Amino acid sequence: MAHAEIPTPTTGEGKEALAALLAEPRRAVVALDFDGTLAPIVPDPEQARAHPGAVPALTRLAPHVAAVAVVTGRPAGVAVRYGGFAGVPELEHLVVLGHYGAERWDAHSAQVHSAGAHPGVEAVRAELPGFLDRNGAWRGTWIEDKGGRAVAVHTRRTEDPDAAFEALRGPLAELAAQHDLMVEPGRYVLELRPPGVDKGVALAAYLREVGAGSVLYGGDDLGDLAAYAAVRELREGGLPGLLVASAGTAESPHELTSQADLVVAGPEGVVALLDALADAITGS
Ligand SMILES: O=P(O)(O)OC[C@H]1O[C@H](O[C@H]2O[C@H](CO)[C@@H](O)[C@H](O)[C@H]2O)[C@H](O)[C@@H](O)[C@@H]1O
Repeated sequence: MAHAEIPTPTTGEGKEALAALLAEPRRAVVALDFDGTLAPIVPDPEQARAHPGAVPALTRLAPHVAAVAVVTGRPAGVAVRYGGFAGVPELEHLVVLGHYGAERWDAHSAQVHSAGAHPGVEAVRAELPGFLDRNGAWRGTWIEDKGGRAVAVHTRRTEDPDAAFEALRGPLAELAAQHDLMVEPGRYVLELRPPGVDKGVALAAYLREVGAGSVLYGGDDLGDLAAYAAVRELREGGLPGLLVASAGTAESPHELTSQADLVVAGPEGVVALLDALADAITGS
């Protein structure tokens, strides 16, 4: 059977990083966002599931690289469930860094370690329904209860998701500030969460922990920019890093795609890339 071709990165740094990954895969870390990268975007966040090819592709790749990690805004346990990541023999070293790094799930222990609930989040959860009514939230605006570490307000299912999103940006920023929280904007979602950790901090710490010799990071949204920045900084220090954007729709943020070394067509493209890497590494 013919090998799938690995798409060529468009930047020099990306080409170097891909070469480094392929030259020494056992030193490479593959880190991927969940929603929009491993899982197709769907209207109802509770219905999001990993692309059917995601776990098979990761299981092909994982035994040949230093580590595979999922870095997500989701609570770690939710990403594990929606991803189907638990109890997969070849993924026994998988790590899921959830809540933008405030939580961690390790496949070998199947335990989640969390920074614990934040009082500001608890207060906002209670206040939010009335707050949205008073601030003219569009019909269809939906609150995602993410436990004690974040609460998310989604506008995708309103009649005009962009207008509904913009109308809530300012009011939610004020509400967040009153409770010592920050607003993390995403694809038709505004999340209120504690500051102090982001995907960049989480990824950099994990790469140090495993002694990465190179990294591939794939993401699709604004929350991934911190991880991109961390990889760029590590590149300056000599660690080869390949920045992949899962994109291809009008809502893919330009801030992200313009910084990527390689843009692929959504989760389908991410899975094809992982499969092509596995083919190249294993020679299969
Ligand atoms: O860091 P991620 O893994 O990308 O998670 C970010 C947020 O993703 C989810 O929302 C997004 O996906 C939904 C399902 O496809 C979609 O309906 C929504 O419009 C997107 O913003 C999730 O609901 C959030 O909790 C995550 O933090």
